[in-house]
Amino acid sequence: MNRKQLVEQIFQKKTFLCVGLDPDIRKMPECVQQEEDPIFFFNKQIIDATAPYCVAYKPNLAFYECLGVKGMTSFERTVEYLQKFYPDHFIIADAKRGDIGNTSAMYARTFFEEYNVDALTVAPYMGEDSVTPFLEYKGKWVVLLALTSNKGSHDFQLTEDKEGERLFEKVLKKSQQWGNEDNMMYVVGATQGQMFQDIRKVAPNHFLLVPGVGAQGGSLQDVCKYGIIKDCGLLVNSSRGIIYAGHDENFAQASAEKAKDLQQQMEVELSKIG
Ligand SMILES: O=c1ccn([C@@H]2O[C@H](COP(=O)(O)O)[C@@H](O)[C@H]2O)c(=O)[nH]1
Repeated sequence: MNRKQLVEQIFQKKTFLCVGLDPDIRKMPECVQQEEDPIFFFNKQIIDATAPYCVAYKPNLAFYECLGVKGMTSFERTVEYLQKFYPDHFIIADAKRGDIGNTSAMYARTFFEEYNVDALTVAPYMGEDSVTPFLEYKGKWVVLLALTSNKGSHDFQLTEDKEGERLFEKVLKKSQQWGNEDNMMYVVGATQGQMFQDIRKVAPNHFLLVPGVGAQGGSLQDVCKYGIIKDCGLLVNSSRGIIYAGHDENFAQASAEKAKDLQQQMEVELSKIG
């Protein structure tokens, strides 16, 4: 999916919500745990219930890989289900890959050829040759970690060099020599609040994938105040806050209500940019 198509979806559906598909069997209602493929069953109900309120889904690979082949089968079935029944929804594989070029090329093949998702999260730490193999796929997106939502983001990302430039700013600047606004997004945590102002100074037009609303306590309004741009430029993710909203057989309905609540707040924010 290209930028124009993504932006069209956002303004048509009045939402820039990304639902995180981070299924943990231990947190699912009992009725789901008895299913043959509980993860796929759970995801399918969540997707059917939340699809009207979001434009993207972000399965995080950790929640599938931890179950070995069975988990990866659930991941594959989830992606295929989305592609078949919700082809207008953007799919981000949150796998945070990146290695020497030769190996990154294989990761790119996995996610962009085998699974054919729209976007993949990539860690910038190993530099240019670890990122560019992902950028060779037309119509696909690299979502580069810039300023993450966790406390540990302070350990490296916020450290300054002698000129006062912070590491996340260096990542934003340097990576713009490799990719562009049509094939590269950045991860910026919703918990970073006012920092979105600084991000926008260096990346004024790039889309940002923003996790951290919901369970991590980030504010959607702050993200929008400092981060929204004329074509929105934001995909705001919530995982646990949506998918574990309910605890019984009506869990999907509870998720839909949470997603709808975020959608309505996003509609207000979108109306401000006309
Ligand atoms: O900086 C980051 C980068 C990635 N994530 C991922 O997003 C979701 C957030 O889940 P919640 O349940 O809504 O907190 C999860 O998959 C993280 O691994 C992030 O949170 N922060």
